[in-house]
Amino acid sequence: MQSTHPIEALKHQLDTLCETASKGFIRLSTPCQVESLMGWLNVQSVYPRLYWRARDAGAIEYAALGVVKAFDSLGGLQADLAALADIGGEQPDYFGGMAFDPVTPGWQHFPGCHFLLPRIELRRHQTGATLSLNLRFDDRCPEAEIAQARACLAALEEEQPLPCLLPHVYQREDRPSQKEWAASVAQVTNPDHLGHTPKVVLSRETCLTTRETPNPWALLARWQVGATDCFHFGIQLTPHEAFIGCPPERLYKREGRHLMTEALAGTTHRVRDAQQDQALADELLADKKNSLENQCVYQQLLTQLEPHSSQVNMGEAHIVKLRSVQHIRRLIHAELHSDVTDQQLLSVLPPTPAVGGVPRESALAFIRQHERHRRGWYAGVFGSISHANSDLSVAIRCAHVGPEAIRLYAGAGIVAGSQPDEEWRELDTKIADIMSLLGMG
Ligand SMILES: C=C(O[C@H]1C=CC=C(C(=O)O)[C@@H]1O)C(=O)O
Ligand SMILES: [Mg+2]
Repeated sequence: MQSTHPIEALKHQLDTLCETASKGFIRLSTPCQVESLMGWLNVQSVYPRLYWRARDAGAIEYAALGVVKAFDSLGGLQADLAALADIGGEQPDYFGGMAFDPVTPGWQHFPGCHFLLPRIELRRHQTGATLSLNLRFDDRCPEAEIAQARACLAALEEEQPLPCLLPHVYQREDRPSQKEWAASVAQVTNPDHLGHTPKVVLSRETCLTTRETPNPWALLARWQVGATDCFHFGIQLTPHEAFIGCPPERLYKREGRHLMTEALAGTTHRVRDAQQDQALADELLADKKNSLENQCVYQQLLTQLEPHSSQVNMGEAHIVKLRSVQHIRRLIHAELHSDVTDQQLLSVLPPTPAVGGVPRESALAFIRQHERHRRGWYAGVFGSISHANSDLSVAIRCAHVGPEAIRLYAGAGIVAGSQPDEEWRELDTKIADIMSLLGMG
């Protein structure tokens, strides 16, 4: 016997729901079969289209479509979380992100802050996949809400294989150029500057121009295969541009009142030979300049968490090995005070000195004054927020895919002892994975 088609199953649930139209948030769900969540996303005509998978082994994979409600401010999001929690019952997940500098976000079509409660969610967990339809009855006309949900279901397309990544010819332009970079590094490492601003994370935009850019979902699907121990995200707010990435860094994860964060900073490359690779890792851990980069991050995190939490604990420095780079990491755990919200955490923690600097304001002032490219959502925040749990990445190792250009972003923490050429090479190792996927490795 053939089981009911998932879309039919959801339509049927929606029909029966009409009679008993409920209050608050409702999630209708049905099991389904899916090969590739990105293959499914790529054929849909509904926007926004969003993909999210957290870093932990066995993390749920999410593909989300359309909007039940969207928020361009953390205050609005927090108020909505609180309103639904007061009503009770099942609580939704909100997905989205924030720019590096939310006051001047810098990219057209990307607000300073944007989180959304999607209309449709496709999730894959360890035991299978679920298709869900989200509805709200607390702040809107039930008939209109049901009609919109029905229209969105009717627009759903069947999954199709992702297109192949075809080779393209790209023209590369780095902003800043290596010469301009060296001048900025010299300014930041000038003893007078270091005296008041010990760390500034400078960044580079690598613009790859071509006649037609590759499909962003096909690119992300390939990228994520080599990016184990990383978060994976993609968002298309509008049809002709996408922001995708595989960041290794967690801003924070909150499970109830328990908070996990980390200092990930300090970098070296990787080599094939296991012994030499280990020697590089040992050198990295012992290196003064790289340790200082990491220290700036954890000291600021500890200071910022102090007024909001108790039992703040930090683990030992250790090495995280990724495909092309290795980093120093320290994990931090804390118990949040009972009234601390995601809104507060997101107002206090980013940008961490892994992407900004110390002290924050003077590092940001240097970046605003000297960087000519716009960071937009690079080095911002991307992830999921719900009443019970939140998990947010620092949006590095990412690409903006437009119709005629891919823009890759990389930054490096500049501290005492930073050498311009070494830091420039560090930028190249940080974009090595995506460059090799584009045939530019
Ligand atoms: C800012 C980036 O990396 C940060 C995270 C890890 C290591 C870093 C470093 O060693 O400089 C950076 O602080 C980036 O990849 O764009
Ligand atoms: Mg570094």
